Amino acid sequence: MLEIRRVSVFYPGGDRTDAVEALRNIDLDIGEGEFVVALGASGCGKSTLMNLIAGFLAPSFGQLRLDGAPIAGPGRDRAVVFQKHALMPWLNVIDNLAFGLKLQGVGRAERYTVARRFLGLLGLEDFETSPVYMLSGGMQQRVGIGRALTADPRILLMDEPLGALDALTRERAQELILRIWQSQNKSVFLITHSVEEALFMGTKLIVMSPRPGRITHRFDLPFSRRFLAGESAREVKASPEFIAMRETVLGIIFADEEQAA
Ligand SMILES: Nc1ncnc2c1ncn2[C@@H]1O[C@H](COP(=O)(O)OP(=O)(O)OP(=O)(O)O)[C@@H](O)[C@H]1O
Repeated sequence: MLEIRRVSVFYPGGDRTDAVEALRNIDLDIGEGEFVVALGASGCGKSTLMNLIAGFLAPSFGQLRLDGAPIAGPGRDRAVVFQKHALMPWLNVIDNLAFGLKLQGVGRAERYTVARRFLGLLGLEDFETSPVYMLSGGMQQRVGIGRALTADPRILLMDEPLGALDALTRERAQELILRIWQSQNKSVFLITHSVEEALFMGTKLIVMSPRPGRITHRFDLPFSRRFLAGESAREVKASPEFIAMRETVLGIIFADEEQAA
């Protein structure tokens, strides 16, 4: 579905600095219904890669194609969720969920019908008319994810969406995102700094290294499917396979950070 071929990105340097090679020779496929997670030391180009997929940025070299067509800019087929959700604090939950549809010119009745479908999925059915500034951070982030989904994108792009949440809320939100992913059959590209989150959520993991940003390791992951098949999140995360994989990936990332230090 999404094909990234030999993509490099250079950011122009200042008067006294050379251009920054933010990404070098990236090849990546994101298939239908796949959950791809990017992990790596700070500055390895994760956000640059996401901005390319979103169409906010054009590659210096190489190509990105979605269903065979070159990505030429942002589009409704790709929705982005940031850590700092861009909600309208004065609007209530249902109006925030329906906001993107309003911008697209969808009529009031239809946008509320679509938005209500997501309330239950997000566990927000009792908060339809609550202003979002009154909700907890975790609930606000759920509204942000719901708003991205109402536009029915092919790919959901998430840059550290759970980074600001406390540990328990974050675990609950991981589970919720996996359930949404399963029920909506979306493709997902997620950036995180948490190795545990990456392993738990992805079907495919890419580990990136800085200077220049590149993909150094790729893993296929079974853990989210085990969770969705009925194992508890704790059972999955405490299993020997999970712990072994966590140590492998941590080893790779620590080696990168030591090299950088
Ligand atoms: N607009 C820009 N102009 C110049 N250099 C940039 C720009 N944006 C990013 N960079 C540089 O490109 C490299 C990759 O940055 P990017 O933000 O994509 O990495 P990241 O992996 O997302 O980092 P982090 O985990 O800290 O968010 C870094 O060296 C960064 O300093």
